[in-house]
Amino acid sequence: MKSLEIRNLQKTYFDPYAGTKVTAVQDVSLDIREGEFVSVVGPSGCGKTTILNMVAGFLPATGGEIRVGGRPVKGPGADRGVVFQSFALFPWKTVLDNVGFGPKMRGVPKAERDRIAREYLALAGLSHAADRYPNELSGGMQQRVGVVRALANDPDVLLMDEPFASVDAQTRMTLQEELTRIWQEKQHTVLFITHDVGEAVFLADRVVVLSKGRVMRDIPVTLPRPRVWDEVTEDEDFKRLSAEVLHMVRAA
Ligand SMILES: Nc1ncnc2c1ncn2[C@@H]1O[C@H](COP(=O)(O)OP(=O)(O)OP(=O)(O)O)[C@@H](O)[C@H]1O
Repeated sequence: MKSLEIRNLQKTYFDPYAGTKVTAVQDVSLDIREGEFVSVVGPSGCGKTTILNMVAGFLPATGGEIRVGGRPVKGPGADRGVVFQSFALFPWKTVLDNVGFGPKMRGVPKAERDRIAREYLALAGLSHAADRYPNELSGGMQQRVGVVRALANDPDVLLMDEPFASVDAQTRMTLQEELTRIWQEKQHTVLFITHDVGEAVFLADRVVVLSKGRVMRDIPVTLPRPRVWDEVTEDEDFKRLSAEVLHMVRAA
């Protein structure tokens, strides 16, 4: 796994409707250590998705620098895996082949990529769905397959933009628990974007609060791991931290 360094990142868009410039990211610096899980929260429009898209290499920065494992990001790359809220699984491919797609693109032979795909499906409790097609799965299962597909590429850095926002509350909790379990096993470096303060605190080693394109606070989360919701909801530190972060986001 590799570290992620973001230095004085800036992004200005041109708004063609208003005919003016919009500064989405003013000046963001953020270091994520190898194997660290960092959540980014902030009110709508504070620049979260813009930052993630620049780190993914989908969008050029107006200023500043992004480095993965010390190397400057110049565009998309296999060292970074991305999971969005809505993403398309290939409807004509089975779950196994969806998950094995990244390894296939890297030239991994069929038997080996099937082995990799089955290992990750097992980690997410999806072994039974390997031969099904996406339209035969529930929304929550499709979301899980999307996460597993990103993990199967074995990226150094995992970038997640509200990946669980569109599933029901119970499924979301299960997915959050699964993600922390898989992350503990694989130790990816993770940048996770969310609106949901409880989710941010539950998952992360640090929660970064953004306000108007700047880092407002960077808060360590020292809750013990593994984390499961039944225990975490009762935890006084979790309640205190969540309340504190919520207060900051509302004031941001
Ligand atoms: N392609 C674009 N062209 C012009 N302005 C944009 C573009 N994309 C985003 N913006 C503006 O940049 C700012 C930051 O947007 P961004 O999507 O990064 O915020 P966000 O924190 O992810 O918001 P949300 O939580 O609502 O998804 C907003 O003011 C938005 O309107």
